[in-house]
Amino acid sequence: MTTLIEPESIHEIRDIAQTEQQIALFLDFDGTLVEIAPSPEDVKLDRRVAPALETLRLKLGGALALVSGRPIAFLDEMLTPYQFDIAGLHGAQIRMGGALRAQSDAPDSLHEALRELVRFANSHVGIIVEDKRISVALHWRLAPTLKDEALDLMRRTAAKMGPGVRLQEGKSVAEIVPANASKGGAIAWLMATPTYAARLPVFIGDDITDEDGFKTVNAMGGLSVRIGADRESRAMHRLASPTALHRILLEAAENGHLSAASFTQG
Ligand SMILES: O=P(O)(O)OC[C@H]1O[C@H](O[C@H]2O[C@H](CO)[C@@H](O)[C@H](O)[C@H]2O)[C@H](O)[C@@H](O)[C@@H]1O
Repeated sequence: MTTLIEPESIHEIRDIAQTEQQIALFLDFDGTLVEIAPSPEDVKLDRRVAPALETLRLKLGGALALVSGRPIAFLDEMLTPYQFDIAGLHGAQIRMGGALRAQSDAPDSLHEALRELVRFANSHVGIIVEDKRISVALHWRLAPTLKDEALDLMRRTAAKMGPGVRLQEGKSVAEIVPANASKGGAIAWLMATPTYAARLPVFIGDDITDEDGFKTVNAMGGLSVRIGADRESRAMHRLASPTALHRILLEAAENGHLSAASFTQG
């Protein structure tokens, strides 16, 4: 397993890893719990992971949430029969303790934008439009040479939609999301609730959208962990792959012990 630690963060990580404070665990989904796949519907979750997460959720007094760009309904399907706390659509939806606590409205001009994006996809092989009802993603993983054209279209579309939305770039994807939604905001919201408060936040993610979550947990004195070492990141620590993370989660579920140190050793 490759483990890279930025030199300036070593002390901080050592301090965090030695604390006995109970953690609140926040997990991204794509690229973190599952490997990146050619298209959004191709992802496969190792069947051991959902039961392990349920064991850990109970161990953490409920303080475990998924923080993802996916809709809650999709993640429920992937993790069935378990229902976790979830901040979906990059923070535009939050479900906690089995109840929907926050959900942004779909931007007014989303339908029109969607029509334009579908038109583009229909005339460009390999482009995928993912309609998430409150947000929309345009994927070019299967047509990498169309990246500039697709990104330009998304920039122009988002600009036309106005200040109610923002553009979220990711791995071979750009998404139009409600302007007030962010992963950092969702983590901060959850950390203000009794289940999560007073715990040390640990957030694990892999993509540009997760940088906002890393910033939030760093500011709270928590631990940020990035899956992959392919670019600069605010994350304090790195794990090589979803498989490396699975190993930690499965072992922790087995032995009943999970702390910040679990993610920084090995
Ligand atoms: O916040 P996440 O849970 O990481 O979700 C971010 C986006 O992930 C998905 O797209 C990415 O994964 C796909 C499947 O591996 C891949 O084909 C695509 O290229 C990636 O960008 C998902 O489709 C989006 O809705 C999420 O927002």
